Amino acid sequence: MARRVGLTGGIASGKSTVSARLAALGAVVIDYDRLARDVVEPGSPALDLIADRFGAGVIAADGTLDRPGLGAVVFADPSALKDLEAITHPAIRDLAARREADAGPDAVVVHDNPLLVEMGAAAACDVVIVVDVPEPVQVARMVSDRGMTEQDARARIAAQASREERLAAADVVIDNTGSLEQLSARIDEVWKDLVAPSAQ
Ligand SMILES: CC(C)(COP(=O)(O)OP(=O)(O)OC[C@H]1O[C@@H](n2cnc3c(N)ncnc32)[C@H](O)[C@@H]1O)[C@@H](O)C(=O)NCCC(=O)NCCS
Ligand SMILES: Nc1ncnc2c1ncn2[C@@H]1O[C@H](COP(=O)(O)OP(=O)(O)OP(=O)(O)O)[C@@H](O)[C@H]1O
Repeated sequence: MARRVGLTGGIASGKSTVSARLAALGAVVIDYDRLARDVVEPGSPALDLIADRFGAGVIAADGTLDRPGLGAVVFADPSALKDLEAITHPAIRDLAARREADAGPDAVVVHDNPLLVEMGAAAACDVVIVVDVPEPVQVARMVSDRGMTEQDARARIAAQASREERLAAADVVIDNTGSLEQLSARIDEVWKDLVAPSAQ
């Protein structure tokens, strides 16, 4: 059976940077933010349910989801976010299971999921990797690299598990407060252990 690796971390902690390097090293990466986009493509049942729950105003003129518009609603209102998750998460889970099955028995499959802990998926992983940075670093990267306001950045952080909750689920912690070069070297080290687990 494929080795199932959960990769998580708070928003802007560096998960995508880590998963891109793991993919280059040979992992099959399942990107949950990508799946969350795939399940709301025009014509999907999830998009219809979102329009029913949040109104036609969250559908753009070209029929796609108005992501910034819906984000502004759900990250300001925990019950709205719960409703959105109740629509999208079952479809995301199904798609992830299919992608994992497609990967084949010898693959190292990395579930790159910002909500691994929140979705209760950590226990089903062989290894859980947490990319860890303190909150001020998350905020600084969201503001400087993505042009978010500090308020929006903090709202997203507040919608996620705490740093402590994530660290409690970790088998491996990747500290990403250093340089990109240091991060890359640390990922190479983690990868060696993933492909030779008996050496851990
Ligand atoms: C609200 C939406 C439309 C906003 O879209 P937007 O393009 O602005 O953000 P994007 O999807 O690229 O997510 C960026 C980051 O926001 C954070 N985030 C996204 N969804 C959630 C959530 N439900 N709870 C907490 N944080 C979240 C994650 O850190 C993610 O990496 C979108 O995030 C969404 O549909 N979320 C619900 C689906 C979901 O839970 N996705 C997360 C992976 S399972
Ligand atoms: N060690 C680092 N030093 C400086 N910048 C970094 C470092 N690691 C990542 N970054 C930058 O921080 C930003 C967030 O990284 P990345 O997109 O990998 O995070 P993420 O956890 O995948 O975010 P999200 O939760 O939104 O998907 C990116 O612009 C990335 O280039």
